[in-house]
Amino acid sequence: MPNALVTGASGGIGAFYADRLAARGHDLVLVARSTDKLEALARDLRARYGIQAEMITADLTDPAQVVRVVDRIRSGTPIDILINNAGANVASSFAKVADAELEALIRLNVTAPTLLTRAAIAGMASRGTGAIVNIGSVIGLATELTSGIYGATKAYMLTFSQSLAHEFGPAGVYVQAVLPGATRTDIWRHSGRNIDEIDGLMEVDDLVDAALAGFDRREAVTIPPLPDVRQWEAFEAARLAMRPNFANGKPAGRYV
Ligand SMILES: NC(=O)C1=CN([C@@H]2O[C@H](COP(=O)(O)OP(=O)(O)OC[C@H]3O[C@@H](n4cnc5c(N)ncnc54)[C@H](OP(=O)(O)O)[C@@H]3O)[C@@H](O)[C@H]2O)C=CC1
Ligand SMILES: N[C@@H](C=O)C(=O)O
Repeated sequence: MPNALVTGASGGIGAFYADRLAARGHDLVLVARSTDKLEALARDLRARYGIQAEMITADLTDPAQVVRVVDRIRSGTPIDILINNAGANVASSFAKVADAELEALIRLNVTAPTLLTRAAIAGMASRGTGAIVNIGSVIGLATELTSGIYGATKAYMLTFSQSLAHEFGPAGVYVQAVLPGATRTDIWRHSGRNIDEIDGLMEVDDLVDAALAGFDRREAVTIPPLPDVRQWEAFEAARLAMRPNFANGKPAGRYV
């Protein structure tokens, strides 16, 4: 059974991914900062599902600690499924947030998943099988709904996934971008929001089960709260229809 590595496994969406993957019989590598929570989860999953669960305590905003996870991916039992889930938002507005906090957000939401993917995907491509799951957000498509760079980091998870799918799909690597809407986890408290004021909250088990339904269908992009998939398909079709028109040596008539 393939091994899976889940970042941000100590709570929220990542902990449910760990549970569901363990239920499917996958051995796991669980990554987050909270050793106590990872230990409790690993103990519980081993007992309930009879799987192997390793833990790596790592702060993914710290380049040296990301390297430890990269080293595990490159040198231990091969990782066949990588779930890039760890992520956060910031509490202050773009104008007020400290530079260091913005940089940490980019390291967690963008740089770490990029480096972990690079470490995992070469092996997957050489084995001709494997899966990368990148947790974005509907905010990546609706960046007006929040302040600052969170939406931009989540848009990256979508475009990064599309680019990887194009490059590594032919080598047998499946890449899925998952775009949750508002989901009942601690991310809201951590980013200074009152969860009781959020409309249309999805329960985290529903979110992960829907994301895994999309995974089983090998969807490139899974948007659990979107009722009519034709809206996403029309959006993608409009993007692809523009593509042939980008290769012009002269500016468009409206600029001359
Ligand atoms: N909940 C929502 O409404 C939505 C969430 N998302 C995305 O889903 C993903 C999971 O978020 P969610 O479960 O909601 O959030 P939670 O805050 O509930 O969980 C975040 C997880 O990431 C880990 N994490 C946070 N910071 C770091 C760090 N610096 N280094 C390593 N691990 C870290 C946390 O563990 P620890 O503290 O132990 O390190 C925890 O396991 C994120 O990428 C988020 O952007 C997308 C759309 C909606
Ligand atoms: N987690 C939310 C924002 O902070 C979202 O992505 O909807």
